[in-house]
Amino acid sequence: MGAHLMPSGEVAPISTSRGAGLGGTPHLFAYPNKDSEAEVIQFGSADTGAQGLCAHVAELADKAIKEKGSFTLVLSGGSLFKALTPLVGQQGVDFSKWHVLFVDERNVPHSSADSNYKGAYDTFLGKVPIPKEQIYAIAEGLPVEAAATEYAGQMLRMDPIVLPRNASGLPVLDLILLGIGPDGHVASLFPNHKELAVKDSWVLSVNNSPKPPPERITMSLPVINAAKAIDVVAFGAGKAEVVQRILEVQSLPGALPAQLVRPEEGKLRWLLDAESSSRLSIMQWQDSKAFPRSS
Ligand SMILES: O=C1O[C@H](COP(=O)(O)O)[C@@H](O)[C@H](O)[C@H]1O
Repeated sequence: MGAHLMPSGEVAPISTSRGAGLGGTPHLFAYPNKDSEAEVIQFGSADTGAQGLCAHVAELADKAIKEKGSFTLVLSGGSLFKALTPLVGQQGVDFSKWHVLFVDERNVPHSSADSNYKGAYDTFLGKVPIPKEQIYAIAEGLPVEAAATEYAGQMLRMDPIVLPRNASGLPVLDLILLGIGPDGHVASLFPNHKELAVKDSWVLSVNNSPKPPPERITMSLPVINAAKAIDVVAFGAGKAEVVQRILEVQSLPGALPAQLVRPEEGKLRWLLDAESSSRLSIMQWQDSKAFPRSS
């Protein structure tokens, strides 16, 4: 592993403006065809990663609230929620201005253990003072196609100052937090599934998810890539193989949904810990023109 990885539990000093304030060690990653780049930030452990993630969320929230009076945060499901717990009790965060959406959701009741809303509520949303009407949950009890249309309707009805549109008419969300599955899926966009190619809808229905439950809704790739900022969050040994496949094994570029996350105008960051980055050869990125440098 590269020398830049800090020992477990330690937060590395930041030596450039990149990643400043987050802790962790920032590296610049350029995709091989050089059409975009990402900042990859390595943390010593999942705990310091969670602290860094929450510091970043709070920083972007503050910036958005100063600029437009509100902050739109978009959540994934699964293991991400645990990493958001440091936000609970965080001082100096104006949660009253936050609007929280879900990049994907399972078509199940809110009380179901499979519900991303429930996972987020139990770990974080229910413990911070975000007004209930500013949490945009999936409607319960609808056929999945109708649930997707209804969710797009919720987004369309949002105040355009809170959720502005870009020149293509797409919503510009302030920050999307994406988890990744072991197959490289993000949101509920799965490898080789037709939803990956959809360009004309904001929210799609999925009725054959390879990961249960089968019925889901998901934001489309164009909506994801229109965001101002995207943090891909992958902590733990279980993510090491897929992280390496996405960032370094480029034999089939674009084959994995996570490789198609390339914000048009926004900033892309990968937040990794010692375990999830353990298969990366980051030192080689510094030596290679394709992978320009780290700080
Ligand atoms: O099904 C889903 O899986 C991914 C990854 O979840 P994880 O528990 O392996 O971290 C998640 O990002 C997505 O939102 C979710 O619905």
